[in-house]
Amino acid sequence: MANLVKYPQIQEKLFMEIKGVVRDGEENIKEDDLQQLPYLKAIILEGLRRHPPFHFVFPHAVTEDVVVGEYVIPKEAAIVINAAEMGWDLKVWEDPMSFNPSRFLNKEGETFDITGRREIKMMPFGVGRRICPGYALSMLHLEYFVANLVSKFEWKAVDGDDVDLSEEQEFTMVMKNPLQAQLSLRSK
Ligand code: HEM
Repeated sequence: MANLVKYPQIQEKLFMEIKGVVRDGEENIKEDDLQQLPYLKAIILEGLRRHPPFHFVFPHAVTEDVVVGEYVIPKEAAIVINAAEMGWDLKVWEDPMSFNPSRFLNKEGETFDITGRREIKMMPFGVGRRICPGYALSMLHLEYFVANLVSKFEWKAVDGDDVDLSEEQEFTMVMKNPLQAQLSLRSK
């Protein structure tokens, strides 16, 4: 939501997408409607890439020595993967520190595979056998809440506030300076 306040043009583009899908008189955006909102999904993915709630996945270990490229992973050593840095890798992502949801819209309409089964370019939920079992539920809730919050309210920065996206480590990463926004009800 902070990025949607910071970049009103992204919020407006999302609102237009929602308006094109939600039928007149429909009170809430429904789960079925979400399938028709690719820009919404792109915004959620870009949020998870740029600001993953967990910078590190849980420690993992191998049961026997394994060679990965030029590295030996010794048996039973605790390996902690910095998943956040993976999503900011200059070799993989263009201008990785900017918030640009359009990077997730591809011309073929293919959706990005968050589970990493095709390729691993970021891993906010981990990947493989120990992937977060709540990933699908989380994606659904994120899409559902953001869609409804933007469809009902216009979110604006408080006058003169540039929206500081600095992070701070608590149980998950959180905003160092919590978001302050002015909400106005959108006319029906
Ligand atoms: C945006 C929300 C969430 C994010 C970013 C997230 C992220 C993660 C990550 C990075 C891991 C570690 C994966 C690994 O070590 O390879 C994990 C594990 C786990 N998550 Fe989530 N999670 C989220 C929501 C949830 C929800 C809603 C649930 C439960 C309904 C959940 C349940 C779990 C459990 C049980 C594990 C441990 C899985 C295992 O070790 O086999 N998570 N999550």
